[in-house]
Amino acid sequence: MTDDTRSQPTPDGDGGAAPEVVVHPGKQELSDAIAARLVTALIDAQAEQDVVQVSLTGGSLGSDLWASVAALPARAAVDWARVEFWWGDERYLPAGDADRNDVQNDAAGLASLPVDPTRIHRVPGPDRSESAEASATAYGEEIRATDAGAFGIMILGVGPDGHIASLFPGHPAQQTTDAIAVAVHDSPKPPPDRVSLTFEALRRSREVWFIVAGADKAEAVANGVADAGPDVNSAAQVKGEERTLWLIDADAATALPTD
Ligand SMILES: O=C1O[C@H](COP(=O)(O)O)[C@@H](O)[C@H](O)[C@H]1O
Repeated sequence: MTDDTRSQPTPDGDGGAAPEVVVHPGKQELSDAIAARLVTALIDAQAEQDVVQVSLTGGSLGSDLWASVAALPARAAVDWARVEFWWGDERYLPAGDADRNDVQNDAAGLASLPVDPTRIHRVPGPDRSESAEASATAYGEEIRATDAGAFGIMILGVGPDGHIASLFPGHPAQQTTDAIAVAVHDSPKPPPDRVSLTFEALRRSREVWFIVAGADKAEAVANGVADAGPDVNSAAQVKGEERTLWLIDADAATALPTD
């Protein structure tokens, strides 16, 4: 499954695990590899704990991976009723809107899995909340009420501009502290209104998996792995407590140092 492992985990001085980079030849191979890794991680985790907390991402690869999972025979070995699903961010749009991350994940294959509907935690849209602020508060309370401790696996797409979830480099929402989720307005990428987990919440993850494909994201990957500042790259601000994985395709790896 691993075609090219460019770094090994080492303790990171800033807290969190140092990045490991795994490169796959193309986007389809990457999607299939992420799916296989996820299914294996869930099977392993379920052998030791009751419910596994997984946070999902939007973006094309974030949805493609569910098509890969749905096509994987080993998916049957996962007890999907014991997986709790969250989203790292959501576009502030009504339930069912085709531009919502959860709708795109569902359409790609998530909805085909025998998941317990009460364990799918969708971010309220304008049909279920008065404002993005109210939605962020409600979503944060839902996370706190579940009292699940850290996320087991936090899956994050990365934009060409280095954003993760809906935290954009240099955007004031990046600076939110003492909160689990934040309302984001004036997002540089449409739609303008969103709800995102904060850096603090994203960091409370045992494993963080950045999933990235495409040459247009090569610089964002290089900056993320190289610990660039928050005005340049949001991904660099988040590491997993035990593991930080960059799962990328060859095009996204082109700006990384060759050593
Ligand atoms: O808007 C968003 O974009 C990012 C990345 O999307 P991509 O299509 O460039 O892969 C995604 O991770 C985030 O969840 C989403 O809301």
